[in-house]
Amino acid sequence: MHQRSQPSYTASVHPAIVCVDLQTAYLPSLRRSALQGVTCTIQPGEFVAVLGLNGAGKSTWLQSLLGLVPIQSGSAHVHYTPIQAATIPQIRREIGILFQGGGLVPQLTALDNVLCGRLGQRSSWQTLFGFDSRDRAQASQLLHQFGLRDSAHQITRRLSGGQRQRVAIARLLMQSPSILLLDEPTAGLDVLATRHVMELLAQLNHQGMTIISVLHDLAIAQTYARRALIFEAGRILYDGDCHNLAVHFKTAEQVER
Ligand SMILES: Nc1ncnc2c1ncn2[C@@H]1O[C@H](COP(=O)(O)OP(=O)(O)OP(=O)(O)O)[C@@H](O)[C@H]1O
Repeated sequence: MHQRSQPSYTASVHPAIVCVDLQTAYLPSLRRSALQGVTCTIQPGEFVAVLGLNGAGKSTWLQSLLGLVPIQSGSAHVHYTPIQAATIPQIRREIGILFQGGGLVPQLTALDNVLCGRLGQRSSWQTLFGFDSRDRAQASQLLHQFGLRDSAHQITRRLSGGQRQRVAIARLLMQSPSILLLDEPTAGLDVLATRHVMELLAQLNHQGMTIISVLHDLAIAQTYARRALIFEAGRILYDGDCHNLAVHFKTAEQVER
């Protein structure tokens, strides 16, 4: 008997993310949409660098995957689930996002910031008297694993930029996501701190985490990611391996001009 063919996103491996012709609202200031037809499939366990000039639509794309930017047309699925109002709470449990700047509470300790990652999974009465010992043990364990055991009780404001980014990543892991989206996780970090953060992401990726990170440094993208998406004016101009990124990036610059 003839079987109906399955949509492409059900092929062999179960994809983490599928976007088909994704478009956001028209912006009069841009005289176009911020996203103008983004199509791509990300498989579980991939490490993808998202590249492009300022204003190319990278952050808008990441935010659209969490329902933070309304999708006007096209579709986006996370592990088969379509991104729409009713599914957003479920999708936000699957995806951890690190916004530009990290978004930590500066006056809280590193440990308390990491514990904040649990807030979405606990009711307010459950956290009224503090987090339970299992949550605290997991947060401490993550800080230990990320080389921050001695900084657990430090006020976050007093930590270095690289330490703060590692705390922010530990906080994301408290929600047990399967996909991490990171918007410029190494912005403002020196060479050593950049390496610490990127190696931490590589380690998580080796453990099976899907990593999608906006990066501005092509050499870093080439070192850590296996695939690159180069955005230009709300579209993906290049989707492929990380060889010759400078050449592909130059093409994006020429299109921009
Ligand atoms: N809420 C908004 N209202 C109006 N314009 C917006 C809004 N959000 C984004 N834009 C515009 O959409 C375009 C894409 O922005 P986006 O922040 O996604 O770019 P980006 O590639 O992440 O840039 P950067 O590298 O500077 O972070 C920009 O021109 C931006 O000004």
